Amino acid sequence: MVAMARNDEEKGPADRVPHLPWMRYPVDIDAFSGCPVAQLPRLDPRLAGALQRMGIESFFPVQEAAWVETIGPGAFERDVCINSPTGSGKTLAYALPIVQMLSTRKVRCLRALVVLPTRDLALQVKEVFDAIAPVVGLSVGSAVGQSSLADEVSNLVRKPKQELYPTIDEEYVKMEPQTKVDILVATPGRLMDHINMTNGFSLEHLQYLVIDETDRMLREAYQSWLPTVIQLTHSIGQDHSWHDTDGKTLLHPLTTIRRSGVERGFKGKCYPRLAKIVLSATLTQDPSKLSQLELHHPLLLNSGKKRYRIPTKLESYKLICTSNLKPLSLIVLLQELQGNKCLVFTSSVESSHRLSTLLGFFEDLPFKFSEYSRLQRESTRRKTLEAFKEGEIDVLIGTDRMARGIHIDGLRYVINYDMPPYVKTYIHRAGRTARAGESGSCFTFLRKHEVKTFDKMLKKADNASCSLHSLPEESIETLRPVFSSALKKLEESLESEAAKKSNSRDKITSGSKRKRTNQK
Ligand SMILES: Nc1ncnc2c1ncn2[C@@H]1O[C@H](COP(=O)(O)OP(=O)(O)OP(=O)(O)O)[C@@H](O)[C@H]1O
Repeated sequence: MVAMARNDEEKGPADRVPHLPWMRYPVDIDAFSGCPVAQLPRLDPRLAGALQRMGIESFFPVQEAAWVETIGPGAFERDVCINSPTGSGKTLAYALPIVQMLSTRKVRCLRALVVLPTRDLALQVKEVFDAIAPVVGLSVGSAVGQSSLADEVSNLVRKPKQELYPTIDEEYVKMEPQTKVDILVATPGRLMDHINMTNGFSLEHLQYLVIDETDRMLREAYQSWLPTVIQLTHSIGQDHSWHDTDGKTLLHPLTTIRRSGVERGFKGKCYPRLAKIVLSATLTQDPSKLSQLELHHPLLLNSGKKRYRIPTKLESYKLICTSNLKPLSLIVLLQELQGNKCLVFTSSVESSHRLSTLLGFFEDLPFKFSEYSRLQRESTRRKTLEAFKEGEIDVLIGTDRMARGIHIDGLRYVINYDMPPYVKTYIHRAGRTARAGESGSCFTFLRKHEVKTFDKMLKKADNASCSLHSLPEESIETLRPVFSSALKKLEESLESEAAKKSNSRDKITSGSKRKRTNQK
C-alpha cells in the first residue's frame, strides 16, 4: 500500500493516465516487429516494386502497425492517431496505406491532403509520395510557396472545360472536379491561399486528411486553417456524383471499391467519410487541443510505455561549463567530432547569428560551419541546407526551426548549445540523429544551476540516461588568446550591422515621406 502511494507520487505528468478514454487503450506499436516488404498482406505489387527501388526491404514497426489498422475490410472506419519516436518512419506509415487505398480511384480529383508546418518538411514528405504514388497512376502536388502562386495554380487545377468548349452547361462545369492532383502536400499558409483564391480548387472530394507534426500544427492558427479545412470537408447531405441539369446521373466517378464494411456512426450521411490521420513524436494528450481535430472514433497507435520516447540508439551527454567559456567549449567539442555532420541548436535567431559570427573570427577551424535561420533569405537557407546534405558544410547553427521532422542522411551529432526549454524540444532536436535504427549522440551544454532542471526534464522520457562529457582543459586554454580578439571583432561587426540596418530603415522612411509629399 505504502509502496503504491510512493509510486504514484513519483509519477510525473509524463506518466499520468490520459484523460481521454481512447488514449488509455492504444495499439502497442512495439508489439510489431516490422516485416519484409514481400510479406506485407495485400500490398499492391507495383508498390512493393517501388519500395524496393527506394531501398526498403522491411517495414518498421510503426509502418506495419499502421498498415494493419488501415488496410482491409472495414479499415479507416476510425481516425488514426500515431505517437511514435522521431525517425521511426511515420511518413511511410501513412503514405503507403493512402496510396494503396487510392490506387483504385477512377477519376482524378483531390482526395488526400497532407498538412505540415514548414516548406522543407512538406517537400521532404512529397518526395516519399513521389516515389510511390505514380506507379499506381496517382499524381502528387505541393502547395508550399516554393514557386509563385500562379505556377502553383497551374500545377494544381485544370482550366475549366467551359473555356475550351463554351457550349458545355455551366452547371456541369461547376460539378466537374478540376484538380490535377490526387494527393496534395501543403503548408497551412499556401493551403489557405488556394482555398481563398484559386478557382476550381476544392476539398469536397477529400477522403484523407493527414496532419503531421500534430502538436505543432495545433499551435499554428494561420488564418484558422484547421476549422476551415474541416468545415470544407463536411460532407453531410452532399451528393458526390455528377448529374445533368435534369438530375440524371452522368457518372459516379468518385466511388471507390476501397471498403465493404459498414460505417459506424455514419448512417444516412455521405460516404465515404473523411478519414483523418494525425501524427507526432510528442502527441498532445490535452483533450481541448485534440477536440479541434474533430476525430471520429479515434484509435491510438502508441510506442513505448512512457509518454515521451527517445530513440533507443540515441546517447545523451551533458557538458557543464560557464557561459563565458561556452563558445570555446563548443569549438573543442566540434574538433572532437572530426568534421562529422552536426546540428547546433541555440535558443534564438540572434544567438545563432552571434555564435556563427563569432566562430567566423577563429581562423583555421577544422570544420566548415554555417548559420541557418529565418534572418536569412529563403533561397540562402535552401542552398545552405543542400550544401549540408551534400557534406560541403559540416556544422549548421540554428534554432528549433531545424528541429522538426527534417531528415539528413548520415547526421550523427546534435548539440544543444542552449538548453532546450521542454522535454518535447529535446526530443525533436535530438531526434534529428539516431533515425531509422541508426545510432547518434546528443550533447547538451549546461550551466551548473541548470543541471538539476535538465535531469528532471529528461526523466520525463524513457531513455533518460545522460552521462557527463568533459573536454580537455588545455584545448580550451589554447583558444583563449584568439577568443578575446574574436569577441572584440564580434562587437564591432554587430555594431556595424545595426548601423547599416538603421541607415536602410531611415532611407525607406524618408523615401516613403517623399512619395507622400509628391502625391500631395
Ligand atoms: N522501412 C524502412 N526501411 C528503411 N528506411 C526507412 C524505412 N522507412 C523509413 N525509412 C527512412 O527512415 C528515415 C526516417 O523516416 P521519417 O522521416 O518518416 O521518420 P519520422 O518518424 O517521420 O520522424 P520525425 O518524427 O522526426 O518526423 C527516412 O530517411 C526514411 O527514408
